[in-house]
Amino acid sequence: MSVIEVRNLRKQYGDQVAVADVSLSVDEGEIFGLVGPNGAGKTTTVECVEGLRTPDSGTVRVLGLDPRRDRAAVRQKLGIQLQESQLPDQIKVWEALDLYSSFYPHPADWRELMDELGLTPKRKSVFAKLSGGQKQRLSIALALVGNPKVAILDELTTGLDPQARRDTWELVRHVRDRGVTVVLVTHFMDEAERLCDRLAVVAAGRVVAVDTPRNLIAGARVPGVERPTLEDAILSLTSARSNR
Ligand SMILES: Nc1ncnc2c1ncn2[C@@H]1O[C@H](COP(=O)(O)OP(=O)(O)OP(=O)(O)O)[C@@H](O)[C@H]1O
Repeated sequence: MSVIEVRNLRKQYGDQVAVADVSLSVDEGEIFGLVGPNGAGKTTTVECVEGLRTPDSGTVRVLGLDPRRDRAAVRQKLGIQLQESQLPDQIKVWEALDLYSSFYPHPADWRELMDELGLTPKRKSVFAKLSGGQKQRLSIALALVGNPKVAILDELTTGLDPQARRDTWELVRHVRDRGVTVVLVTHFMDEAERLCDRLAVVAAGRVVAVDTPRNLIAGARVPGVERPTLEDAILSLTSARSNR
């Protein structure tokens, strides 16, 4: 069953076409990655799925609901990784988790999440005093605290140290194993390859390929490269189409 359906999505900012024509469907219980160059339209696509932006045309459905029209219902079922500037400087880690969990009818145990993300020693620290990686981990915890059916994680492990990245992958796998569908936007090829069941390769506002990392690598034809990596495969799919 597909949990997210995007059909012929188009979104422009003034003259800038951010998303030209994106169609994709995300199955229940998978970890689905969006990859592609800067400016390809990945974040705009997920913002339309989250209901934060109104498409110019096309349709978006999340669990059969329209994220703009059925905003309240979608919000209960969707966990979104926030950009850091959306939290007040003086809020403490535990207060943010406690507050966000109060927005949902069946929240996760925020103390457990705080622990899983290694934030317990920082529970009384204010947001402004957290390191970049700690802020990032808090944003992941806040995306998961409502016990969502679908979690959308934009730049999941940006700014995390190698151990924290691996711990975060493990956490995302656990979340998926609990039945949550995960969509993530990433520039890290190791993350895309090890964590994602399927990838949509986006370039210049269009999906140029959707497949498992393994099949993308197997299908890559790169002149002069005998054993292409996922990065080679994606670069060869996107090189002529950058939006930057
Ligand atoms: N609020 C905005 N106003 C105007 N243009 C925007 C806005 N947001 C994004 N864009 C433009 O739309 C295009 C797609 O941007 P988007 O952020 O969706 O790409 P992305 O694939 O997420 O890129 P990145 O990998 O760099 O995060 C870019 O050319 C960007 O400059």
